[in-house]
Amino acid sequence: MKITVLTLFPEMFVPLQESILKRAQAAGHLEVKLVNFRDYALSKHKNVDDVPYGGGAGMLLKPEPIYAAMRDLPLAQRKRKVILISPQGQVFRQEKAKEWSAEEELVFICGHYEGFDERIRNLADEEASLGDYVLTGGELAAMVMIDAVARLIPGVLGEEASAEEDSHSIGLLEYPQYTRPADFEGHKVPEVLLSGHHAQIKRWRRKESLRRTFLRRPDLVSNIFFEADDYPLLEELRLEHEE
Ligand SMILES: NC(=O)c1ccc(NCc2cccc(O)c2)nc1
Repeated sequence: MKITVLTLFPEMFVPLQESILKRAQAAGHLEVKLVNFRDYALSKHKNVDDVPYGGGAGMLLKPEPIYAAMRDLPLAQRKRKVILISPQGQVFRQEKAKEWSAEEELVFICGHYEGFDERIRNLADEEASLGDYVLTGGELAAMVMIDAVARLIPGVLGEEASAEEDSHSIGLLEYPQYTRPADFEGHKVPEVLLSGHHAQIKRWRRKESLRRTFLRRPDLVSNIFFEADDYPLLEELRLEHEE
């Protein structure tokens, strides 16, 4: 997959390039290209932003530099999905990461200041938000999205299985997990996990995922697809948690 990022702060992406994306890029699974659209600002002062028509506080990103940068991208040999990052976008979730991980090329447009000139939206196929909060720019949001997408690209992680089994990719919160020692300062690992009894372990994990999801994220419950085997677990949980 090729990922291009239009940004005023390409240096923000260096840590990503030097860490999680390094191996993926070396292995040829991923290519990340950074474009500083300030390089496409025509005016001698290299202006990329300007005051809003109609007044109001703050500055907006001008259309020309971003249009010029987009037009200068190599011709899209492949399908190219252009994503505008802003608080006005659809909230990014795991299913969106999954959907984008199947694309051949993604282009992220990161905005700064108080927003974009509306005509910049005509360049984008989608608009995505990391969540309902305002940042100084879209770069951190783009990095998070790139991380979530990259780890789903076959071969990037190595053990795809863990990406597949992620709780958020099945809509439930993860069950409690333990590793050695079996007894840490008197805090013991649940016996069932030491039993080697795989059916019981699977049951315990599903029940604890259900418990945790009900308790911490009741908003996710409506999306859970309940299996027949869940009903006895739900009854046990109801009894354990009845007021
Ligand atoms: N929640 C997010 O994904 C997010 C994205 C960007 C951003 N800041 C730059 C910006 C860009 C566009 C409009 C705008 O109002 C602010 N802040 C938060």
